[in-house]
Amino acid sequence: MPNRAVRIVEPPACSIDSDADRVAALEIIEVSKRFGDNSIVDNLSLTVKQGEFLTFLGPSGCGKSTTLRMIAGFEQPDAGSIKIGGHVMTGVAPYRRPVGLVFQGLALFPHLTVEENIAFGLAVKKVKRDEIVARVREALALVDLSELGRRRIQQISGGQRQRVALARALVTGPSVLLLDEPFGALDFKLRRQMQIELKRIQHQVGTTFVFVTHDQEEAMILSDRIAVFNHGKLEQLGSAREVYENPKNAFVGGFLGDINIFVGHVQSLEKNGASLHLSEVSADALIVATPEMKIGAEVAISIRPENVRVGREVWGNSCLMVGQIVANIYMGATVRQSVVVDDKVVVVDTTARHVQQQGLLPGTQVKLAWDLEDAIVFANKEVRK
Ligand SMILES: Nc1ncnc2c1ncn2[C@@H]1O[C@H](COP(=O)(O)OP(=O)(O)OP(=O)(O)O)[C@@H](O)[C@H]1O
Repeated sequence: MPNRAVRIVEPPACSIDSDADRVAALEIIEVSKRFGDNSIVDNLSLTVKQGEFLTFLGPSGCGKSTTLRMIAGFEQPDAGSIKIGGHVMTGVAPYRRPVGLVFQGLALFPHLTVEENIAFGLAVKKVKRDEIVARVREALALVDLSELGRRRIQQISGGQRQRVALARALVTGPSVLLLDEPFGALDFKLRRQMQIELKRIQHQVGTTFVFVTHDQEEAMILSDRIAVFNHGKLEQLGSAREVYENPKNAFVGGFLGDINIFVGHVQSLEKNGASLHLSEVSADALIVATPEMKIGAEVAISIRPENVRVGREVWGNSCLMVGQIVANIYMGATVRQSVVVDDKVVVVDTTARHVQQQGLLPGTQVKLAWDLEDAIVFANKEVRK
């Protein structure tokens, strides 16, 4: 019986909350990295569970790839350690680490066939010929390329090359697959297709995937959890829903979608709520009070554009303000509206039907409102980050 490198498991494989006793697939423990005077990764700690799809998300230059390269062993941490499957990787050469790699450049051998590319790592490891044939066949089926094994790399499309790179990385049976912006060069439609394919393949093999991207939508589509990075620090770690609905600060809120931020002062505190005066827009807003909130304190709140109601008359249990529509951008089902309130531009996403029914064209005086539970409260110092 050959040692099956491409493990097939029943989907959904990722019962990540029920396996708390299992050894973590990957642990990054207080890792720091500098290049010259620049701190690139700053005291980073995180744990990736077995079978999890975790994404590093953040703007260009925030240290995502450097972290991935440290996991792969191409860079060494200045401080801290990395464990894979419970084993400390310090001093372990890249080729001895139980990881697979897929990069944007793919680095396929153009003069070899699809099969030969996939078989390459197994041949280097001196796996027996029969077993190589069986494992390559299995890997080709996994990525849906069974018919194209004999083609050369130049004779297949960009999306098919992505599949070959995936098959090649998975065929050796890595504990963790590291993917650094693999779809960066693909057009939008193919990118979407590959994202769906990648999710299917990950469910099927059950391997732990660590994926790097700066595209928030891609992160939300693919990930069990997202690690949001900024300036080499982990800002927040959670499911797409957690980080979108409860961002820890304005950076995270603004990186995953758009937000409107209003700064105000607490004018009264009641049992369950606080009243804020938002001087920029001459309006008051009710918010959920936190225990440390004091009268007079400066607080910032953030509201997603889709949570602001707009109309000639609107209702909301938290805030009401008056403004003028200055621009409408048609996005298909929704219209992104810019509404000026005093000197501030508030961004609102409205259904195209509502805009049409109410005649909410640029120049129209409107009211804006939202509900208490839609206002995310930040300590103000975090807004100015
Ligand atoms: N070998 C190196 N020597 C010096 N500086 C480096 C080196 N590698 C990366 N850097 C710098 O470290 C910072 C973080 O780079 P990194 O590639 O980790 O960022 P990233 O978050 O992956 O960004 P991107 O999405 O653009 O790839 C950048 O400012 C980069 O220029």
